[in-house]
Amino acid sequence: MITTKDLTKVYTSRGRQVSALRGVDLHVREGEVYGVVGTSGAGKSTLIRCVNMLERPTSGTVTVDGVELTALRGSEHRAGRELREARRRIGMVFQHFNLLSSRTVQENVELPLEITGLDRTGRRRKAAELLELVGLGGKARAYPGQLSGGQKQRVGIARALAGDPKVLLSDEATSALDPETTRSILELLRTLNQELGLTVLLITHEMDVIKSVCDSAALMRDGRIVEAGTLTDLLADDSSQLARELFPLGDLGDPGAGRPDGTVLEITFQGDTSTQPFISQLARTYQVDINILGAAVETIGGRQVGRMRVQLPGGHQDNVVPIGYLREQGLQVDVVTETGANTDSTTGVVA
Ligand SMILES: Nc1ncnc2c1ncn2[C@@H]1O[C@H](COP(=O)(O)OP(=O)(O)OP(=O)(O)O)[C@@H](O)[C@H]1O
Repeated sequence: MITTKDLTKVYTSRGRQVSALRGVDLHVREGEVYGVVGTSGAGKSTLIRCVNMLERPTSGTVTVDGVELTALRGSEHRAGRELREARRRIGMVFQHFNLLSSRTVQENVELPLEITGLDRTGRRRKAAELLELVGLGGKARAYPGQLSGGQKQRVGIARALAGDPKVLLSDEATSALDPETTRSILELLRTLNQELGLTVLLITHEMDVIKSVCDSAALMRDGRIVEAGTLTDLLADDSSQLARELFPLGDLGDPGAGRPDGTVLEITFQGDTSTQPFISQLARTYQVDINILGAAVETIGGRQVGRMRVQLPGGHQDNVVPIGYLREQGLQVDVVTETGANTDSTTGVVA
């Protein structure tokens, strides 16, 4: 639904050039919620602004719903007719809502419809429908100044939906909100994604946002995407930095704890595997004593994901068969340490 190819953006500021994007390839599938995360200055805002051409990329292409926006005429300041039409199919919500304070809630939502030339009755009807959809049916006549932050963002979302977009871009939409309101706005985005089939691309600096609402995620650093994939695939990849941040290993305690001689395993389970009693099965099948060093279970992207750190007696060679058994059950197993053995590996050594 959204594809960027080798996207670059160079800003010139006071005679100095800043490369905000250095060849970004992004692929967001239809109907998914895709989060881009990264530290301040990584290029997230620039990327999302290039996707709807609020910012014209220096080079590369942007394609949204089969239309290559970068091939359409227009500058940053004045888009051509085709680009304006394509943009109408892309809604955008902003961190600071960007509402007009002198207009009522309803008039704010009607604004994009005025621009399309829809008549007054049509505008009223559409705005009322949208306000109902975002849970603000009773606030049509209020002014933005009379609303809470969460309510303002709901108005921003209703306005973004006025053009019946297929894609919604969210630029740190929850960063100015408290945790409770953030949760309710993320739930609304998820509902709109599911009920309207809306594809959502959001940028955030909060891992919790990715965890609670996204199907896929990308990590940006210094103008590049350094990692991307579905949350399920990322969590199954032991080298994934995003997975480590989504589900920090530190939570599981010290891998050096436990018996002095033994093999410490880190077992990741998600989806169906999370309901299997694999530890007791392993103990029964191989008659081994299993020492549980730590465990955590979380819901990430609507799926249950768990990690457990366990210790088996003996070195790695003694445990090849039990480890193979666990992997056959669909579990991801990383050998963290072999205490008392020659190997001193502290990284996820996968045999
Ligand atoms: N209009 C501009 N003119 C000059 N440099 C800019 C401009 N906009 C962004 N930059 C620079 O481009 C780089 C990327 O900025 P960008 O705002 O895209 O990052 P970000 O990841 O969204 O950061 P934040 O989370 O702080 O918003 C930064 O070095 C920033 O200073």
